[in-house]
Amino acid sequence: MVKPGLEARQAAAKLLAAVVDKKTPLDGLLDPSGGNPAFRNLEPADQALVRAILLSALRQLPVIEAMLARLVNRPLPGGARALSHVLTVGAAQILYLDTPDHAAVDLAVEQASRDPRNRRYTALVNAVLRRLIREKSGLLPQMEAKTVNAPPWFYERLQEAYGADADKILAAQALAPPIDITVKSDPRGWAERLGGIFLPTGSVRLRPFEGPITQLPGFAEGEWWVQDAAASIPAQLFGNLAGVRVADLCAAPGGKTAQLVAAGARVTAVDLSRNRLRRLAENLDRLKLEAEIVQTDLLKWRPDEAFDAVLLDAPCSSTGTVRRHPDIPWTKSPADIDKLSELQERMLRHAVTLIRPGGMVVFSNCSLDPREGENMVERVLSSLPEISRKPVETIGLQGLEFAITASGDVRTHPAMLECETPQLSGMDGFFASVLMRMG
Ligand SMILES: C[S@@+](CC[C@H](N)C(=O)[O-])C[C@H]1O[C@@H](n2cnc3c(N)ncnc32)[C@H](O)[C@@H]1O
Repeated sequence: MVKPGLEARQAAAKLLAAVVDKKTPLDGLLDPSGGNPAFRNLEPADQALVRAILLSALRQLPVIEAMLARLVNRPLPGGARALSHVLTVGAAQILYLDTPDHAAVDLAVEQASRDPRNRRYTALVNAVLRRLIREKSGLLPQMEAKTVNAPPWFYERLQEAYGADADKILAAQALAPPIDITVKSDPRGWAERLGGIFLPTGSVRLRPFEGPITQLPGFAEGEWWVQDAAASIPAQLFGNLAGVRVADLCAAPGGKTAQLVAAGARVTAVDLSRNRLRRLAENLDRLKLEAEIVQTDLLKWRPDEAFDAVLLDAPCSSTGTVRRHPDIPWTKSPADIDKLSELQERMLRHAVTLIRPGGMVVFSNCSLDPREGENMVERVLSSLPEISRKPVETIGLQGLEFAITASGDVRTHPAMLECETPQLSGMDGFFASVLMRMG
């Protein structure tokens, strides 16, 4: 007979190993249909628990590891990764979740005793986690204060780009983000109706709510969609879109397509991924918005007629979304960033060929790394005399001037946009630049 809750802990340790040791993205592992069978085969309540354990463990991994290192009398034997994951899963519950302490310890001990790699360490697991329970209140603040809560490459890149703000960004990333929605119209009215906060991007920030988001007023009627406040900025940079022909080049799942259509543009939504385009079509359907949909590799796409405007929300390292995807610092690397930056440059060089003279391209992505944003755009601009930057003067409503850079691009990061509490503050890291073809 398997102890209730054991399979969830086993799945959590297994998936943690896949993320940290094999650099497998968490989203794929947790996919309801194509995800890892250890997760897929669990009951919904256990799946929710595994997700919560993994999000906490990955958000706080260096802090948890520092705590455990302090409590283990001798360093763990080299190569004892399986043991380390069992301890991390136990510690994440004891430190950050409301699992009863004794259940977290009992299940970690049981888990160790059933795994031939860990069987001989059951006494150690028991002793370390019990010590953690006794000492956590004194030790946690100490360790939080002196641990850099990210892998070294990630912190170095943040320091290089953001200086002293690097630490604020790490602190913001350790919190689960609030949910923002973009509404078709009347954001102030919807903020009131949903008890949310009206943001300067024109988005509504939801306060914590019970039950599924699909049950909130306005969802079924297609009045709004989930979109981080920062992600709503790029599509707003075109200005008046009534009747304008726009190609949305990396469109799926369609958050920005919906904004463009709702603003009155005639949109062609292009994406390489058939599955993601299916989601885009479903999303537009629910929102009662229409766009032409083209499934192709944008690098090979040569439409007959030039567009008035192009949005290129390019694939990127997504390092601006670590609040939601805390696996990213553990699964991505500087080499990935270099590769993505090259791809983005090729995409941008192609995108600017698709607009008419006087037309506009907005390039954006959710990376925090200037190699995928500021630096790449400078490189393209310096080699294409017919393309120039149109400096951004205002974003959305008043109150977002802090996000406009000296060169006139948009740069946001998770330590920006302070609201009532740290839990209700922050926004994704985004970069956006507006370029024009000379008329
Ligand atoms: C950051 S996501 C876009 C998010 C979308 N703009 C939104 O707001 O919902 C990047 C998209 O680029 C697409 N993509 C990647 N390479 C592509 C290519 N060569 N041609 C077209 N689309 C591509 C991916 O399938 C993915 O959907």
